[in-house]
Amino acid sequence: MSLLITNAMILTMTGETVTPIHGDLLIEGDLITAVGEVPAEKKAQADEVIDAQGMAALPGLVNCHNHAAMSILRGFSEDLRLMEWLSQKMWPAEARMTQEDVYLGTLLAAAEMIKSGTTTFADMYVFTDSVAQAVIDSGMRASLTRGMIDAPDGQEMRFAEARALFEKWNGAGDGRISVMAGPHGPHTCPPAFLQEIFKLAEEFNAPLHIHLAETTEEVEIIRREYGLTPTEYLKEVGLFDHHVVLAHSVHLTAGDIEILRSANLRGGIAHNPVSNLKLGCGIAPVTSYLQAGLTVGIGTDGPGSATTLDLFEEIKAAAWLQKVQTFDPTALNASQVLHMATREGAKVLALDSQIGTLEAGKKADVILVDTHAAHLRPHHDLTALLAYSANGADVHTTIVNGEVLMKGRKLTKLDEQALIAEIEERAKQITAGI
Ligand SMILES: N[C@@H](CCSC[C@H]1O[C@@H](n2cnc3c(=O)[nH]cnc32)[C@H](O)[C@@H]1O)C(=O)O
Ligand SMILES: [Zn+2]
Repeated sequence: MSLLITNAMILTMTGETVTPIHGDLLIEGDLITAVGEVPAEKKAQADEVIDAQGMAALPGLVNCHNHAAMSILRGFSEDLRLMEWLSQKMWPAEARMTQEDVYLGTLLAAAEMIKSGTTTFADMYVFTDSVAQAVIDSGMRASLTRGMIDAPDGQEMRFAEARALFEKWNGAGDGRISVMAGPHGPHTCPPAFLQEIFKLAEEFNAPLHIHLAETTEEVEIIRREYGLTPTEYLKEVGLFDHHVVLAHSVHLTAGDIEILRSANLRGGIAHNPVSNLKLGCGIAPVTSYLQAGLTVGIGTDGPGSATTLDLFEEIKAAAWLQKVQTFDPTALNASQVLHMATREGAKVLALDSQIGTLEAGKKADVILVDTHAAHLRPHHDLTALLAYSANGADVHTTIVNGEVLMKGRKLTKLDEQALIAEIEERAKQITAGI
């Protein structure tokens, strides 16, 4: 199967800055095989053609941190502190969730992500067979973890599920699924427990994905327990010898940043600006991370804390936060923030050899953003329009691994309305009385 996209304004996201080019893009099978100029005979042979006149073609957006199935809990509990929100609301509700709920919740999130231009997401959750099955059925690409906390109800089940995720699903869906080890966070994972998880990661030669320094409460808990910052604690136990995704990283000191810099950190930070804003967590010093040479991608966090999975909202929030934090409107410019949502995110997830840019040889994860609407005119600066004026609903077409998952805003694989009807029913039962 070959798919030709013609007349697009193409943002390859390959350079230092973004320079849109006008031209065509060819997809053959699951790969991009030509960008800009497509040979005439290949054009003539294309099985399917999409006329992208007035549309921008970008690499599919990469969501570096999610708990997708929590879409079933969206809006259930609002305006609480993180620790209270988790322990009194989310965890009791999650205890009632079944495999089927996690499957449906992840599919609902997938529908939302596909419709807003996200093609890859990194997830941390439970019932990971169901998460993986939803990834397969949705057509998306994902980096999955079984979230691990050291709870009194024992660790065997958790390790068994994490191991099964690696054995059953790593590389599944024609390589669309990759698996990481997922220690939940410094305050939920004591040293011996973390070291067991490192062994699992080493056994499968896999990266890790963890929450880090999300709140001042977490920093205080780790200081009381170990006399260290969360970053110092994770260094002591040896986390930074691995490729690691550090979600949040809001409260890092200059010393913490130096730890990550001098560790030549593989992986990087998953910045979740909207979740941090909404939960009142603080502003992650992204500008300092970039100055230290760290790689920073963008995530949403779960739909419980972020409220939507629209990465275009996160792109804006990320830029605004750095500008206001540094009192400098030149901080985190449009080109930088779009790179964070694409190429840099792919690096954070160790997927940059496959995705993150539009280049021949990369997997065909491509989105078309329709720029005909009033809020995306005139075209003085397409990069700035996409970063600062566009939103998820402007995405016209979403392609993953060469397969069209949405065209003209219609999902091709998922029945959005049927899904919504099922979810409404279950959501009421899960949350009743909590
Ligand atoms: N609770 C699971 C393990 C963790 S999975 C991932 C967890 O992250 C939780 N979570 C969601 N949003 C956040 C956040 O913003 N910070 C920290 N944890 C979160 C979510 O409630 C979920 O329980 C167990 O019993 O084994
Ligand atoms: Zn999270």
